[in-house]
Amino acid sequence: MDFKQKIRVVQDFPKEGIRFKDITTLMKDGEAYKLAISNIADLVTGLDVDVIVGPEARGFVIGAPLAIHLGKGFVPVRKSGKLPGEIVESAYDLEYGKDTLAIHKDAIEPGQKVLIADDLLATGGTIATTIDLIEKLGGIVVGCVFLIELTYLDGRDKINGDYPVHSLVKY
Ligand SMILES: O=P(O)(O)OC[C@H]1O[C@H](OP(=O)(O)OP(=O)(O)O)[C@H](O)[C@@H]1O
Ligand SMILES: Nc1ncnc2[nH]cnc12
Repeated sequence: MDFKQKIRVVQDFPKEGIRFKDITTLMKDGEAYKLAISNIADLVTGLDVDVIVGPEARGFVIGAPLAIHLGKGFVPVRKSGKLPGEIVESAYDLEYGKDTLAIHKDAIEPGQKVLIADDLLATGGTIATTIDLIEKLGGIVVGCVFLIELTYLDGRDKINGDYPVHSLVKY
């Protein structure tokens, strides 16, 4: 399937100069959504994973179905002020702004092998912060997987580990 045909590109959203990759047009098509999750799962075949972590909000719509597909648990990384338990948090920059991400302190056991899933890799701020939070808890990142990668923003350069980084659709 040509997933690019299913992803709507919106010029100048949410700011001038940004070409926003809107995945709602892919997700509303059940066949395309299911195939995207299955193809993302194929990208991480053979990886030894205990748990999937996904950052709010679009990381949930990729990470949670991927976790079910792989028979693994799912841990949310959320924006500031959303998680009710004890947290660790970290501020970061992204393509069109700034934000703070948090994770429950008891969400990951030291030594657990973590696969991070998100809809999109742009500047890499979100993924770098998510990696930082997981590592603060003693988790071991074993891979990162994205539906979309904006290769021209070089987000991969912010990922320093020697684990695999995969994306299904590249712009
Ligand atoms: O590589 P980066 O430059 O960090 O950008 C990528 C992130 O930006 C988007 O999330 P956003 O923060 O817009 O939040 P949302 O998922 O709640 O829409 C997207 O879902 C990624 O998580
Ligand atoms: N260009 C873009 N489209 C959709 N989500 C994004 N997150 C960061 N940059 C983005």
